Formats: sequence, C-alpha cells, structure tokens
Amino acid sequence: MAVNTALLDEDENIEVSLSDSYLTGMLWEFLSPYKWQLVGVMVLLFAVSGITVLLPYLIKLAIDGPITDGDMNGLIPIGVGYLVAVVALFAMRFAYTYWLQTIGQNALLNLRQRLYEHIIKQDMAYFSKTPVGKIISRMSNDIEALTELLSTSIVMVISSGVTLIGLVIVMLALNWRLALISFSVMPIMIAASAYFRAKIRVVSSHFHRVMAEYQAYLNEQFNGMLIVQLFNRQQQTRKDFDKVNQDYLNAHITQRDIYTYYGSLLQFLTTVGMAIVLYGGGYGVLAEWATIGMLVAFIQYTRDSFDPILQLSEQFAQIQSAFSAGERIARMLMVEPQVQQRPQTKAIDHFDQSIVFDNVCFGYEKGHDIIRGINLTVEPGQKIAIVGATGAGKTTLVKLLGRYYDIDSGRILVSGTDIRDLSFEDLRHYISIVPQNPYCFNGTVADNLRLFKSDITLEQMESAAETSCANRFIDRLPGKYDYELLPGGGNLSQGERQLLALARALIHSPESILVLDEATSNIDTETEVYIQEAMDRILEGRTAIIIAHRLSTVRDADRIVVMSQGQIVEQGSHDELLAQNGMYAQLYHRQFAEEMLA
Ligand SMILES: Nc1ncnc2c1ncn2[C@@H]1O[C@H](COP(=O)(O)OP(=O)(O)OP(=O)(O)O)[C@@H](O)[C@H]1O
Repeated sequence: MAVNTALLDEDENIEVSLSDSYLTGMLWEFLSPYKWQLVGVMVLLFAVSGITVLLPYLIKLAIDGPITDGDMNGLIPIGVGYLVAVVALFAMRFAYTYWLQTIGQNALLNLRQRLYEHIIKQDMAYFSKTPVGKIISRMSNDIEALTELLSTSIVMVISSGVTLIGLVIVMLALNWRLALISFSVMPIMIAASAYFRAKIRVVSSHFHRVMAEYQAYLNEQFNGMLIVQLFNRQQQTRKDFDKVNQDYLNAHITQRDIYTYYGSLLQFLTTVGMAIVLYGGGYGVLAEWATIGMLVAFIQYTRDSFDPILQLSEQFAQIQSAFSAGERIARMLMVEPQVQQRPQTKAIDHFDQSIVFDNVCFGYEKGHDIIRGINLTVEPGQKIAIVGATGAGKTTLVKLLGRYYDIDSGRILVSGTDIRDLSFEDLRHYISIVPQNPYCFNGTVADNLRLFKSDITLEQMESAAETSCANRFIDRLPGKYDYELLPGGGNLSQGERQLLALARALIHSPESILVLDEATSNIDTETEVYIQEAMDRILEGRTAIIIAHRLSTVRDADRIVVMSQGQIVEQGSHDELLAQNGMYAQLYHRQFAEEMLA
C-alpha cells in the first residue's frame, strides 16, 4: 500500500520563489508590535555578552593582583564583583529568555489567528484539493518550527555572535600572542562546522519528510480503519506500518549519528585547543610575556569562545528548517479564494424566492464541463425535483446556486439579482442548503442545532425539530437536546444526521429558499412517510429544490427536472414524464421493480 505523500506536496500553485528577506518581512509583520520589547531584549543581550567577557578578566585580576600579593582584603571587592556579575548574568539571561518567549508566543498567536482566518475564507475548490492533514501540519508542525526560531534561535545567534566578537576583541587586546594560540583550532572547528552543517541540513530535511510520511500513513489508516477491518487488511497494514516505522527509526538513527560525530569532533577539538593554550600559555608565563592570571583567564576565554561557534552552527540548521516552514506558511497565506465577494454588493429589495439558471456552464477543471448550458426557471413557491443518474451533475448545480464554486458562463439569478452581486451573508440567508452528508460538530444535539448562536431558544429548536420530524429521534436520546454527539456525529445514523441538518436549516434561515440534496435518501420508509408530511409543512409557500434518488419522494413536486451528463434532458410533472416514456419513466420503472423485489 502506497504511503500518502499528499502532505508533502507544495501544490499551492504559487510559482514565485520566496526570498529570505520576504520571509523575514512576513515574520517582522507579526513581531513589529513588540519592537520596544525587542529593543529591551537586545540591550540585555549586549549586557550578557559584556558580563561573559568580563568574568575571566576578574579571575585574571584576582590571580595577578591580590592572590599573588597575598592581599586578602584586595580579594574581597573582586570576589564580590564576580558574585554580583554572575547573579546579574543569571537574572538577565532569565529576563531576556522569558521576554523573548512571551514576544515569540504572542507573535505566533497572531500568525495562527491570521492563518486560521485566511483558511476559513477559502472556497470549496480549495478544501476539495487540499488535504486536511496538510492544513493541520501547517498550523501545528510549521508554526512549531517558527516558535523555535523566534524564541530560541534568534537569541542564540545574536548573543553568540556578539559574545564571540567581544571575546576576540578582548583577547587580542589583553594578549595578542595568547589570543592567536587560542584561535589556532578555530579554523578547523569552523571548517568542521560548515561540513557538518551541510550534512545536518540534508539529514534533517530527510527526517522531516519521513516524519510527515509516518503521520500521513497513520492518518490514512486510522481514517480508513473500517475498510481495513472489513476487508481483513490488518496483517497487510501491519507489514506496511513496519516499513514506515523502520524508515522512521533509520532516519532517527542517521540524524543521531551525524550529531554524535559532530559533537565528538567538537569535544576533541575543544580539548586539543585547551591543551595548546595550556602549553603555549605555560611557555608564555616562563618566557614572561604572560602572567598566570592571564593564562587562567585565557583558558576560560578559549572555552567561552568555542561555545558560540557550537551554538551558531547548531542554530543555522534550526533557522534553515524554520525558514522552509515559514515559506510553506507564506505560500498558504498567498492563496486567494477564487470565489470572492464583490466590493460593491447589491441588496434584494423584495425577496420573492424565484431562481433562474440562465445558460449556466461549469467545470471543476478547465475544458471538462460538468454543467453544460443549464436553463431553468423556478417560480416563487415552486417545488422542483431534480433527478438523474449518479454523476449527472445534480449536486454540482446546487453547489453553484450556493456559490461554493463560481460558474464559468451564464448567470444565476435569485429574486432577479445575480448571486455574484449579493454579499455572502445575504446569499446564505436567502438560500439554505441541506447537504448530502451533513457534518456534526463535537458537542450536544443543541450545540449542533444552535451552531454556536447562543440566543436560539429551546422552544425554537423544539419547533424546528417537530416540523422536520427530527424530534422523533431526539426525544428518544438520553438527555435529548443535551445528548453528546461523537466526533462527526458518529453516534447518529446518516438519516438522523440529515434530519438534524434539516432542523438546523429551519432554525437559521426560516424564510429562505430550501435546497435539499438527497436529504431523504437515507431515511427508512416509515420515517419517509412522516417526512413527506413534514415536507408539506416546511415547504408551504417556499421555493424548494429537492435532489432525490427515490423517485417516490418527488412525485408531488410541481416539476421534475431530469438531468443527464450536465444537461436537462426532460422536465414536467410525474404523470407527464411517465407518459413521455423517456429517461424518467425508465428510472421510475427500474426503481419500482427493485422496490417490489426488495
Ligand atoms: N470537487 C470535484 N472536483 C472534480 N470533479 C468533481 C468534483 N465533485 C464532483 N465532481 C465530478 O462532477 C460530476 C458530477 O458530480 P455530482 O456530484 O454533481 O453528481 P450527482 O448528479 O449529484 O451524483 P450523485 O447522484 O451520485 O450524487 C461527477 O462526474 C464527479 O466526478
């Protein structure tokens, strides 16, 4: 079984390559509200670097001064000074880490907010093409990589850079001979870091790819667990999982090996560096161009100067991965919905519930039309049933009416106004769609009816549930409206979910045009009778479009429209269509025969 790599694809169709300065600009947009705090952090960083450089010098002062002279009183101010400097160092490190973490987290909070707002305004074309796992990965893994950058890497790079520069200057100023001896292993260390940095980047991007494959595999298998179990594929998926699991381990081991070699080499070079300083410095003391205090201070300086090099090389790998995460986020933020609300919208003065499809053409992909020149007028208050073979384009037509997608040519008018001239809010207010597979959110039945609108009363819910017949199952649930639904409404049947969605539509848009997409296809025959009664009540005086597979449910419609391959091939009343003996008659007789056999 192939691993789903959809999560890994950069398929946002954004062709531009994003420069580091663009990404820095994007991050700055979120950091800039905290610029004065950042200035404070910088001041602290400089102070910390200064104290780091000062400490070994205080040791030198103590050894070459009071200790050599046996002056205990002279040692006290230096000792106290050292203590104060160390305490200040800890306090400042704590302060800037805390401060920066807070700034970073607030900036990322705003970024997550922006990303979320951006995603929820996307159209259905976006959601049908973009795997949910990918969106979640952007909002979690990629944001996490940026957290590392904003809260740790930036501080490390700046403080390491400043400290290193400060140390080099002070060391050269104090004793250039000892300084040059201390720097002797640095070129090897820098070369080794450059070599391993390149290796680490490759290994870590491989690791991230394997990790995403692992997550994608789990996501796919758990989502499809019903099929896995129904078809006894557990053994096969276990084998596939073994492979994915092994790849994950291997990627981990490769990454660990590289870090271990690199770490060991640096340890070795540090020790060699110390030995060189000890030998060269000892020689300097004997030759009297260095003091013992100076030697001790230089041992400390040498150790201190290796740290920033290690930090810098480590952080560059982090920064690299944060920037590629930032690029993925930036690309996602650049995707604009194809279905947009016009800047100037029109309001409908008198909403008469009429609908006109005027020569409408549409295809999900260019050059492959699904809806081909549909002309259909629905008079105010009419009930139109749309029927046709599977894949005929019935649901697509309804999606166009709700502007899930924009038509390629033609017009759709609601109450005489082109739906593209309406605001989204008005359009959703005028047209209520009960989809094929209504989704239920985590929460109670009441939450799902209210849809987070707390001012909807229990009486309103009960009345809508009664009209739509949803009360027949709600009243049987333990706790009724307080019954907790499982994720996606897993503890309701599909028919019950459709009834709930119908009640929801009645509550939220009581005077809208009602579009039922096979809303009764999963309801048992007994319930269907109730639903028919309920429908008569619900649809009284309303314009409605009903897509149905069960032809028995649409017999009473004012007009039945038969679709085939994106076109209307027949229309008329039930009796007229039967008399025509065309496609509808065929469908009807076939279904009638099937029902007789069942
Ligand atoms: N998001 C999409 N992207 C590309 N093609 C799509 C998409 N949704 C549907 N289609 C295609 O459009 C055609 C019409 O689909 P539609 O869902 O409108 O049919 P339908 O008549 O409602 O079928 P059914 O009765 O089975 O629900 C089908 O061939 C389908 O494969």
